[in-house]
Amino acid sequence: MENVVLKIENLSHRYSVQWAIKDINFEIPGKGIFGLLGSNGAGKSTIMNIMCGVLRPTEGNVWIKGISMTENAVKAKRYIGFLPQNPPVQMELTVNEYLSYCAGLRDIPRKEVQKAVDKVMERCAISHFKKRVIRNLSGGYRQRVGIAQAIIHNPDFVVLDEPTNGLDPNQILEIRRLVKEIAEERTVMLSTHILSEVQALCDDIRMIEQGRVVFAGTVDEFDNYLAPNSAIAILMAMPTRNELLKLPGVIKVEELGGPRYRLFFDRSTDAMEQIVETCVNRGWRLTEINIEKSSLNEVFAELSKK
Ligand SMILES: Nc1ncnc2c1ncn2[C@@H]1O[C@H](COP(=O)(O)OP(=O)(O)OP(=O)(O)O)[C@@H](O)[C@H]1O
Repeated sequence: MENVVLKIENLSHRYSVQWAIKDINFEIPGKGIFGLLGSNGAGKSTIMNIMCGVLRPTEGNVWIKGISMTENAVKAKRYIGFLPQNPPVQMELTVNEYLSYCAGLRDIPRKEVQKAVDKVMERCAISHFKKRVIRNLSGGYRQRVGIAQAIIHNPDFVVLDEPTNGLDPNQILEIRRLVKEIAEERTVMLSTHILSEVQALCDDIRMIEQGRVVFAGTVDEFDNYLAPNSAIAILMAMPTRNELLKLPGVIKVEELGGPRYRLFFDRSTDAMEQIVETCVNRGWRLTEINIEKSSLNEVFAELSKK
């Protein structure tokens, strides 16, 4: 089990009466970027706070590289770096002072602190701001400092709770690039409610809704989760809308101009084959038909209803 970076078993938590998360189970076997996806209030931060030993679960257990977070938190935490949703930066300290303080908290021997700080500042491209007070940094650079404190002790596993939240588009791209670089050397888990973030960064996803896992798999599997339910057809004979509505399984027709039509069909049937066959039989001169894939947003919306 030491090779398994993270194992979560039967994890449940309630802050008061209602369960915030219920019976969560999953494992992260090795390197890569893992996404914890879910809408606001789904339970992502609760899971991450428990994983990182900031919150004690009501039920269940978490192991980091085989070490139980509930029984041996100090040892388990050595393998983890955590950027919580509100980065724990000290606004009045300079970047160098703050990271030196974090290095101390992480038990880095005093004479090695400056070397570790210099290395992590270089890694996160903040060396030129080492003497700048954190309050005077932009949101993107403050986030870099937050990421720097999470990796200063060179952990195997880095947990980032909504790392691009509140950043402008350029800062988002820069932080994503940094996250990718960090993941070259270690396992990264990040939470987000932004689908494009998952697509841009993650290899594997767990989607949480109302405290439960509603999807586990790769981004491609997520993308293919819903069977297609529309196709664009080019019918040179230009049949009428009413004629097309009589096609087997077709429930809606959009006329896109000239011979182009969007046909919506019932997901539960294998309507496509029958549509093609009928179009050909009726002599509508079907020259092209392309199935439209469901967008990630549709998948997200569908899974959120689960
Ligand atoms: N300290 C707390 N006390 C009481 N309830 C809480 C507390 N923290 C979170 N909750 C509740 O637990 C549920 C899960 O919240 P959590 O913050 O884990 O979700 P999230 O997916 O991280 O959402 P967001 O993206 O909005 O941060 C929500 O219903 C939330 O209101």
